[in-house]
Amino acid sequence: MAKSILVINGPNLNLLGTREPAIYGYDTLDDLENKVKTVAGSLEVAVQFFQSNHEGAIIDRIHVAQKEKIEAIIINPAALTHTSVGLRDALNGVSIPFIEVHIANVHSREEFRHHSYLSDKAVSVICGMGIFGYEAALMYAAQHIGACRPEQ
Ligand SMILES: O=C(O)[C@@H]1C=C(O)[C@@H](O)[C@H](O)C1
Repeated sequence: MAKSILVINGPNLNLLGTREPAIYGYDTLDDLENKVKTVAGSLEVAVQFFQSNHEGAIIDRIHVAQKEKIEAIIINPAALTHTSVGLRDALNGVSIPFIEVHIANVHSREEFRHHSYLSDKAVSVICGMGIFGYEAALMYAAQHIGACRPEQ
């Protein structure tokens, strides 16, 4: 059975494509998910998606992931990156490795976006690569959980 990876997108990422496209691009959330699905197919991993504008819903989804035997999480916490101890505690509370992804380079933006409550616990942090960051994260996550051999 294919190893399963969960992709979580946080608040306002449902607006991708129209929300500040100069920063976040013109691809929609559907476009992003379709690109990730294509990569997943080549890696023989099963990928699930979840997007919510609500911190508690994301926390609940992480709890359920543990029961579902999800083997890795790729998360763009969006604004919750910079605010949420609860999200940090949820990720620390399950034994699922996670990769933190940001579409924009948060370190070149407002000061308040330079801090993440999650990064020190992440396997990897990818930012500033646009939606390619999700594809890179999926490839790395698949390797990390042994779903594919490390690139030669
Ligand atoms: O670049 C991103 O994907 C992140 C997305 C958001 O919505 C912001 O609140 C973060 O600060 C950055």
